[in-house]
Amino acid sequence: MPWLQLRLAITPEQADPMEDLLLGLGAVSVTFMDAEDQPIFEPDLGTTPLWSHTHLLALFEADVDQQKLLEQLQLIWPGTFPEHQLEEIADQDWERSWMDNFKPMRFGRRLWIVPSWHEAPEPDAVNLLLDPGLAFGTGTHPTTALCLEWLDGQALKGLQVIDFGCGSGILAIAALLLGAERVVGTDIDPQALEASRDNAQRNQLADARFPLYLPEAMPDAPADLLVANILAGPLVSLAPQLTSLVKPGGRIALSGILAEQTEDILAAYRDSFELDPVANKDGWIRVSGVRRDVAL
Ligand SMILES: C[S@@+](CC[C@H](N)C(=O)[O-])C[C@H]1O[C@@H](n2cnc3c(N)ncnc32)[C@H](O)[C@@H]1O
Repeated sequence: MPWLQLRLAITPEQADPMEDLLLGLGAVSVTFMDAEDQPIFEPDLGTTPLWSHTHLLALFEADVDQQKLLEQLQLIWPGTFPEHQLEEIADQDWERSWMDNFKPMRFGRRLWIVPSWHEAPEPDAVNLLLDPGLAFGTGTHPTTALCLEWLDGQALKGLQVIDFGCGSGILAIAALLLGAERVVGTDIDPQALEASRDNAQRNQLADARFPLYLPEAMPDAPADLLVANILAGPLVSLAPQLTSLVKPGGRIALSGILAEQTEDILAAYRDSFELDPVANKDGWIRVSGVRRDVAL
């Protein structure tokens, strides 16, 4: 049987009310995806963080009155109705099809990201069990991949780490499983902190090894290593704070940066860090380096 699929780009805060609304109007399933590397709409890359949106897929039986459905949604939804697409699709097991697209992935030499509903392909590898929920960070986005590959190449044993913009907790948990002693995680999104906590438990990590804070409540103690996968704009404006959160001789990795924004980031960090060559993946970059003892 064919189905009618409604795709919406929503903010994380809209997820729960929108899900209730769609189920109330007869959707047979509602699923969420990261707003990953293939946005369905064309966001303004200069200003719109891709990960401030979640993709929602709602499935209706094909004989639903499309016109009426949209009218009802637009009538009930408070404010401007999110951008959307309606398309007819062939039959398949939709819940599973979404999950099947998120497969175990290896980063660097040792690290696997394993969706929590999958078997670990290499039981002896470092296996990070993950269910991103509504938070950003599955490993499929090039910026997350760049950070995971960098972490895999670091000697992390016994280190104190900060994950600034932790999302699903993927980078922090990777650092812990690769040997870091403790990671302080922070995110402006309370749902990300929740997802990070859930994923830490999924990987049997004690809360004390991964304390989580909203940015305003975060301790200002510097760490041996800091990762921040947020946008170029915040990375530039937060440069003094992020620099002060890295001990002299400590390491930093920054991503969430489009290739054309490279120079802005280098300019903001090169006085305080001895920078490595920039790494590039699919138009996104990673900047990393070691904090100088004294700024130039
Ligand atoms: C691209 S996601 C990265 C998630 C995860 N660390 C990863 O690498 O996949 C960016 C995260 O940073 C958070 N964020 C954005 N701006 C922030 C800020 N100024 N302070 C703290 N977190 C921020 C967002 O809420 C989001 O969860």
